[in-house]
Amino acid sequence: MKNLFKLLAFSSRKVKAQTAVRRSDQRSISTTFTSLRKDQPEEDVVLEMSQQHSEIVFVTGNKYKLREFTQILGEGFPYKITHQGIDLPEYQGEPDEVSRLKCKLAYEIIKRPVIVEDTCLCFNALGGLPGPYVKHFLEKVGPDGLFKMLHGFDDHSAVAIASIAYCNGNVDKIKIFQGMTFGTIVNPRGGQRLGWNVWPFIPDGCDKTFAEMSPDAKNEISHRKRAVEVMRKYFLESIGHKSLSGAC
Ligand SMILES: O=c1nc[nH]c2c1ncn2[C@H]1C[C@H](O)[C@@H](COP(=O)(O)OP(=O)(O)OP(=O)(O)O)O1
Ligand SMILES: [Mg+2]
Repeated sequence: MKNLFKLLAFSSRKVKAQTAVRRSDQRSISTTFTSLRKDQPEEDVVLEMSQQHSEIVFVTGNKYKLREFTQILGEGFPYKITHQGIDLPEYQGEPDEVSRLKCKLAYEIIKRPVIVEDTCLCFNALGGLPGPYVKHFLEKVGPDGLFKMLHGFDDHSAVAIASIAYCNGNVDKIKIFQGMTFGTIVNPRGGQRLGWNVWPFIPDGCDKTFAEMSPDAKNEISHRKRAVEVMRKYFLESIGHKSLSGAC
């Protein structure tokens, strides 16, 4: 109950902020470093890692999430991304805190640089719920039940949040990269692609749910795309700085 109050407190803060903006197959993606920027700020965390490691392990128990993440990342990311399929606990808390807790545990298990991602679907009429608990809600009531939860509310607006967390060894310095996509909760449509993309959610400016879009179209506008781009910028800028340091 205490945690629920904590969530609700978070949710109302989040909604206020939003009105202002709104397992176990091992896989690896070989990537090639393509761009260096020499005018970027120092990022100690990445520098430490890049001197010791060339690999980051993406920890997720969801193969669809892994596939989408790797499609978005594409070529040109400066580190090799490998995968460990571990079903991390579904923690309670604010989106970034949930992601941070997942990342801390993933690092304690893997003991190498790790990335995790936690995904939320927040209904504004419900003060941000189901938020990080969307997985449980989907399992219990399905996409149709999610839609019906808004029966009686005029406001069907929602925001999808992807929170990527990265740890290179210091669990007190976990980096968070967040991406949001605003949209509307609708009657479910577009089928259910093997349990993925079942959210009854249409992004703003679109007339299709994620289920009705091609993977490429979704990856242009999704919360995950936006979070990955924040993450990519961080690593490229950090390596750009390393390149400059190394040249001197
Ligand atoms: O882009 C998406 N489009 C539609 N549905 C999505 C998306 N991204 C996550 N989802 C679903 C999967 C899970 O039911 C819940 C998030 O829960 P979340 O804990 O982040 O994922 P998960 O437990 O499946 O995998 P993980 O091992 O990485 O925690 O929303
Ligand atoms: Mg999960």
